[in-house]
Amino acid sequence: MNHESSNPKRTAAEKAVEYIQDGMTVGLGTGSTAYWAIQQIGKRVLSGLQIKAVATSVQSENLAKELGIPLIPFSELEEIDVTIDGADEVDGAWNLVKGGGGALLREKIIASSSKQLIVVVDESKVVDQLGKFHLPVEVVKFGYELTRNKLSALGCEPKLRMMDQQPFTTDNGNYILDCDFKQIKSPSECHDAINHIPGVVDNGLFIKMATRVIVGYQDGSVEELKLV
Ligand SMILES: O=C[C@H](O)[C@H](O)[C@H](O)COP(=O)(O)O
Repeated sequence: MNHESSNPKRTAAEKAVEYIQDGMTVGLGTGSTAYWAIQQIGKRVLSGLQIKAVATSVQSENLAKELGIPLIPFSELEEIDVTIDGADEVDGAWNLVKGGGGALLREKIIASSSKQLIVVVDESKVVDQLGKFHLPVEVVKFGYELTRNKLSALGCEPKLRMMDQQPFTTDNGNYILDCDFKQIKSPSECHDAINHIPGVVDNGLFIKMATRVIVGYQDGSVEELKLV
C-alpha cells in the first residue's frame, strides 16, 4: 500500500467526490479533510466536470480559485446540491461538532441550504458521545466576557481561542470560545441553549444536518457510517 492510499482523510474525501455530477452546485468545506475533496474536485473539473461551487471559508475559496473550480456569487445561488465537509466529531446519529478551524458559521449557512451534506472524516472522529472535542462557539467581540460567563453557566469551561498570542478572529470578524463540556448528553438541547445567549452567533453543533458520513480508515479502507 503506498502512502497516498493510506491517508484516511484523503480516501474518505475522494469517495465523497464520486457523488458529484455534471450540472451540480457544490459547497466546498473547510479543513484538512475537505482540502482533499477540493483537490479531487479540481482534478475532475480539469477533466471536464461542469459544476459551480461556493466556499465555506476564505481558505477554501482561495484553493478553489487556484485549482480553477468555478465559483458563483451568493446572489446567483438558490440551493446547493451537495456540500462535502469535514467534522471534528460525529456520533451514531450523525450529529456533528465542527469549527476546529473556525469556519463553523459559514459552514452551517451553506450546509443548511444544501440538499445533501456529505461528511468526510477519518476513523478518529467517530465517537459514541460528542463533547471530548471542545465545542467551538462563535461570539461577537462586544462584551464577549459576559457571553463567556453565560456559557460557563451551562456547565462548560469556555476558553477564548488564541492564535499567534492574539485572539483568533473568524472570517466574519468574530471570536471563538472553545467550550469544554466533557460530554454532551443532548446535542440538540445544548445547541439551542447556547444559541439563546445574546452575543452568540452560532455554535459548532450540527444537528441532523448530515445526509451521509464517509469514514476513512488507517488500513486504506473506506465505508459509509450506518445511522444508529
Ligand atoms: O472549522 C473547521 C471545520 O469545521 C472543519 O471541517 C473541521 O474542523 C474538521 O477539520 P479537519 O478535517 O482538518 O480535521
